Amino acid sequence: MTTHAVRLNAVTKTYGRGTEQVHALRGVTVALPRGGFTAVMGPSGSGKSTFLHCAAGLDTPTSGTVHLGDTELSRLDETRLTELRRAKAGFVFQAFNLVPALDVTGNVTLPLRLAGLRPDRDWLREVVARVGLEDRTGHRPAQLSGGQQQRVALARALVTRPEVVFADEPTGALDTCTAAEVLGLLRQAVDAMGQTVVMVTHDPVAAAYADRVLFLAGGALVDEAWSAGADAIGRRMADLGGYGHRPGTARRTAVPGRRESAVAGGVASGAGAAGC
Ligand SMILES: Nc1ncnc2c1ncn2[C@@H]1O[C@H](COP(=O)(O)OP(=O)(O)OP(=O)(O)O)[C@@H](O)[C@H]1O
Repeated sequence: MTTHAVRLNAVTKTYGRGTEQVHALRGVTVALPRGGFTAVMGPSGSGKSTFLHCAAGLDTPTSGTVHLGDTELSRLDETRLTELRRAKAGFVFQAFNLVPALDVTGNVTLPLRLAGLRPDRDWLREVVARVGLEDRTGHRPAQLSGGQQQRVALARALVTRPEVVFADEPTGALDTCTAAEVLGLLRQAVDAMGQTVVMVTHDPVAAAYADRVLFLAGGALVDEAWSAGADAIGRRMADLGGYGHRPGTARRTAVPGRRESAVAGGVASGAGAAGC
């Protein structure tokens, strides 16, 4: 069995034709080990979402190959691809994407029911407790705060024990402290549960929660950083033309010493350490 959760080999993605043609990805090769937390950064239009969508089997590369675990995605027809995504990928989006008519339990167990599987009650209880929602299971999304809704989305992503959780700007709609809580939970999913997480973000502070940051520019993978702090990530982004960087002011999301929040493990501990 491969030790990589995701592998992209020479992946290109071209949209449109002729003068309208856009090269969203230009020969991206990268392997993401199991149990790692990877952030994907780059200026607007650099190909971050396209990268995430191709890696997750939501979009098909123009050329090159993508493996999710041991399975090469281009070999699958649409039905098998949908089944594979349900089994092997969890998703967390900026806009939460919960079903308004379902309560917390209904939303969290939805991927299992769509796959025709019965929820394992102990695992469901554990996942809901890990995101701190054990006393909210009967609430509907409209009765929850944004941060709580994103925690439901995270539990929904984790409940199938996926190969990878793909997160696209998961803190983009959250305030600083709530964002820190959600990032602490993603970190905890990696450290305590061995989950693999791939997260697209514009925020250097959010990216600093990851073990590894991939930098895209013009559809190409141009750099990477390991265990980097927010200021170093912000400076690299500024070099790539992402945005201007003033040291210490790029912080939008509160960052508790990220290792402490991860090992302390609770929602409250992460927020507390950040002074939220
Ligand atoms: N469906 C599509 N049709 C045509 N062009 C597209 C499509 N999707 C993306 N693109 C183009 O591909 C390039 C990469 O887009 P992508 O959304 O991956 O970038 P991004 O880095 O996620 O951007 P942002 O940070 O602004 O969300 C952009 O030039 C975009 O306009």
